[in-house]
Amino acid sequence: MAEDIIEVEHFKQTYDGKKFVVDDVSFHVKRGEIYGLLGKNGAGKTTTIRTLTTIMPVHYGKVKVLGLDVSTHPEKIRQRIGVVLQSESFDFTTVEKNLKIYGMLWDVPGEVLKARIEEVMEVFDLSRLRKIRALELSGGQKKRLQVAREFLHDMDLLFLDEPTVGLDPIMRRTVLNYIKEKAKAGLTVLYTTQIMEEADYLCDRIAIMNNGKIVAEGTSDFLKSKYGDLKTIKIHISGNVNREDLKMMFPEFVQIEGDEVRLISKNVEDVLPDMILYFKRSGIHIERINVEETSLDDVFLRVVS
Ligand SMILES: Nc1ncnc2c1ncn2[C@@H]1O[C@H](COP(=O)(O)OP(=O)(O)OP(=O)(O)O)[C@@H](O)[C@H]1O
Repeated sequence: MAEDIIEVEHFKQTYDGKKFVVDDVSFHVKRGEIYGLLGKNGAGKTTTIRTLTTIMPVHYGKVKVLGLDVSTHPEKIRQRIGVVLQSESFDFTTVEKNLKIYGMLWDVPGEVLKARIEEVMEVFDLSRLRKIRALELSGGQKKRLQVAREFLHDMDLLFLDEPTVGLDPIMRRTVLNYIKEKAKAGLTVLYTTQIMEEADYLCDRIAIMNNGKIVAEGTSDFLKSKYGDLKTIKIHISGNVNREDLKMMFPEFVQIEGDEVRLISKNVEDVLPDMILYFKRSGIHIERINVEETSLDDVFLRVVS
């Protein structure tokens, strides 16, 4: 059986010593796995990553990375991991020099570094930007450089905190495929994203966090089948709807987005007629109704709402 690269047991984290923003979280990640950490803003994903990457100390629970305790072996861990956080920092020099400096900081030998710089420039479409100063790049281009440079050095485990923010769909797919390729070769990846299709496409297993806790965990298929008897009802309406009313009358109600009211239910046949009646009585016109199979997006909405 593959070894555990990340072991987290009953881990809690706090910034102020009072409120636990990560609250009794346990999960394990095996070598070569791509593990997705999903959750709303403020769910505790980055705090978990900060701790696993030894930026924040552990006071509660067990946190081991690469078989090493993060409290006692932070240096050893840092030598074997790559980290792409949401914020970036670059030198004042060109794209190419930035990559060179980053590789040198990691002691990547000259010839190897040269070859890897060419590879990542090709993959991340940076070749034509090589002479541009990094600070003058667009947001998406900066992100590409930030992710690309992390692949210059050897590592066993890579942390990617929303690495595709600002990337166009083609580049996003390229980056995901590159990560998949590296994982096939043995790299373990801990990945956060707000884009459910991305997690669905990339991650071997997914944990959904809410208010500092893991509220669902498993493969995408497992999560979908767990909630598979559920259907998503999307009702497009014209007219003003009272959110609080809907919430009270229909526990299946999930959200209103623009003119779309979304519900998730096991009993579409029961809920739908009641809903139609409710809109009729409220003088709200129904434009159209769609009933769909559950997607990871729906699972997410269901478990965090
Ligand atoms: N430096 C900090 N000081 C105090 N509180 C913080 C700090 N950083 C985060 N928090 C709080 O901890 C909680 C978890 O934040 P965290 O950044 O881990 O969430 P997240 O899941 O990564 O969110 P996002 O998707 O927005 O990145 C939030 O309530 C946040 O306000």
